[in-house]
Amino acid sequence: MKLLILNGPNLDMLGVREPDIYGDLTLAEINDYIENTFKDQDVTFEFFQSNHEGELVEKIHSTHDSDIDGIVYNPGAHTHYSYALRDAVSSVSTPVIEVHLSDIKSRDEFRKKSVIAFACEGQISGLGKDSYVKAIEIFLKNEGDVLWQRSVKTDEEVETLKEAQKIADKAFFEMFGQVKSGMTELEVKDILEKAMLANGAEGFSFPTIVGTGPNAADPHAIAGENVLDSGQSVVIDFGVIYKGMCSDTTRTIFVGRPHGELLRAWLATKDAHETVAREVKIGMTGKQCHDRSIEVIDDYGFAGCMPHGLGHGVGRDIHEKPVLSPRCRAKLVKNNIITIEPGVYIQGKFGIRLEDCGVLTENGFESFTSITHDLIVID
Ligand SMILES: O=C1C[C@@](O)(C(=O)O)C[C@@H](O)[C@@H]1O
Repeated sequence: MKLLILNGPNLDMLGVREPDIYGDLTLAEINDYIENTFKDQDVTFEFFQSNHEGELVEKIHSTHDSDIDGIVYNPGAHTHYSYALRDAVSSVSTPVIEVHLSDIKSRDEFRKKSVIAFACEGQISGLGKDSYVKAIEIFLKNEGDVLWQRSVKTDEEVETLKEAQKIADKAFFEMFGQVKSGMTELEVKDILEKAMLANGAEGFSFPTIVGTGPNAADPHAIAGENVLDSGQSVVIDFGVIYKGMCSDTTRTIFVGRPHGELLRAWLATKDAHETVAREVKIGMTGKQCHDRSIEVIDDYGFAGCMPHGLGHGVGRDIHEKPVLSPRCRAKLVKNNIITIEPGVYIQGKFGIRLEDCGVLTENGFESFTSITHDLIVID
């Protein structure tokens, strides 16, 4: 295992800097202590310190798809305000444990909050140089498996998400009864969002996506004045927030029965979805799940037509770990809540996506939604 020991601003001043709080060892001495403590174990270290936010962002990015298995990160004062570093941590699949020499919870008011903790697997604070040691031990004990505490949901969270999904399902059925060819994407979005709120949503997990025709070829399509027209697919990606948890669903509806390439793309998407939903199990990596969906889509002749990852974790945040993408080497565990959302997108023509959100149990993937996987066609 290879770990990056990453230190942020002013930690190069350890030894000199407020020794009553941070101790009298220099950073080089702490790094030696780490090396010595683990010299007989199967772990190597890279050490990096910077006083510059951008350099730290880039260092974190560089661990993505690299030989680094984890980061032990003391962000220094960035802990309390740097959303850029929090986003950097969220951007990579590398698991990160945040550490602090001092106990930040018992110090100044502004130090009590970490904006970075949210994106990390855990936080260890107040053990001096042993905060680093403890974090490394956690990595070693888990042997590279998912440490992602937040990605493992409690049974209560699973139940809440099922309730959230019921609201989303009801809203979809209500919307479906009203959608017709000739409406604009914005009109469809409006009907769906009103139905979500009427059924108990506290808000939306993300801006609802409604994309028709060529606009649907953008996985993040923004609803506009495009009109639903015969022969088109309409991608509708939506989610409710309920008791603080986010649901996430996508259905593609068709204006008139699809034919030719559009029908083939639909069959490829459905097959990719159902293959992974059937085969995914505890212990598979996010990459394996993603690759399996790509295999199926390629077999239908749509190689290169899915520009995004297969799915992601969902919970209090709409994008949580684990990420079902080529960069996720971590293994899935029981009570991960994940989305499976393959799609086929042909630029200038159409897009298709089929997404369910569900929980990973000992018996495999249990989808939360009751919305059909069959063709949904409107006139
Ligand atoms: O620079 C640091 C060091 C620190 O991260 C620690 O290790 O205790 C705590 C931070 O509040 C402070 O800004």
